[in-house]
Amino acid sequence: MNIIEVENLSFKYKGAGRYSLRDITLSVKKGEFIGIIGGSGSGKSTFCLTLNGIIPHSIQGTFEGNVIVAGLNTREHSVAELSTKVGLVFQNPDSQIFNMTVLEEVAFALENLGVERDEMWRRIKWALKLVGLWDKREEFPPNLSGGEKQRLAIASVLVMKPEILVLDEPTSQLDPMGKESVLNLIKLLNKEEKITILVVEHNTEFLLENADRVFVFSDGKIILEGKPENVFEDVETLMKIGVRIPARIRIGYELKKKGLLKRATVSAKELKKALKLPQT
Ligand SMILES: Nc1ncnc2c1ncn2[C@@H]1O[C@H](COP(=O)(O)OP(=O)(O)OP(=O)(O)O)[C@@H](O)[C@H]1O
Repeated sequence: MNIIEVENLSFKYKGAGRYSLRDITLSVKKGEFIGIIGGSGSGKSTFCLTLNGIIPHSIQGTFEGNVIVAGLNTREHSVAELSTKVGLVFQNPDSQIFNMTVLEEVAFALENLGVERDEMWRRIKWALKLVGLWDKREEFPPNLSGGEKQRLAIASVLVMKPEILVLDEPTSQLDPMGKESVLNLIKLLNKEEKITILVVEHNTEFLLENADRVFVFSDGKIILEGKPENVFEDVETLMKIGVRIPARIRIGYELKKKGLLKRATVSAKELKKALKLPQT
């Protein structure tokens, strides 16, 4: 079953000279893990904003085509309603945190939703335990580490019980440990909680290992799409648009150019064989 259907989507910000999204058509199956990559200014963030209706409801411009999430056409439903289906997480957790304690922060998201008290508690406990912050529930959010703040921002959208989570560069402002904790959480949410994930992420190694499919944006269009091992095989196109090539693929690509490998995207084992390194 397709949980996201995008049909001929184009968008131009009000006053902008050119379209930021140009004729995008795609679908995502329930439970899929999608990685989104592309050069700077290629439309990745704009695309994310169309998935819970911020575009076209809160940001003005010329909107063409249709975005249908969990059966709802975003044109016909409010951002509040769509937020119970699609949770959106941005790169800077500080911009999403306003309350005095971790617990209040997560509860805040539910306050206007009319969820009954027992259910509210169940959801808060579930979300905070899942992101590993239950023991820090009385903390003042600004005192948390970067990774903890981002996990709190994720918990604040999880309490809405979204079927889809869209994360726009969620690790770009975190230190290595914070990055790892957030990436591990994203994997867990997909594998254990069966949440459909779309993540804009520069860590292409992570996407190569974990994504079911990758969408590559360039100049408002999707120019490549498919399984990571097929998308990353097109090293030259990706380099041209400024995408970081995973280290293993960079080596594979050099060996392929020398005729030592048929594909750049081979396993670490095949790579060692081609380099005549011992298999450990
Ligand atoms: N509010 C806005 N008003 C006008 N143009 C905008 C606005 N936001 C983004 N754009 C333009 O839309 C295009 C796509 O931007 P977008 O932020 O979606 O790209 P991106 O791939 O997410 O880039 P980055 O990786 O640098 O965040 C760019 O040309 C950008 O200048």
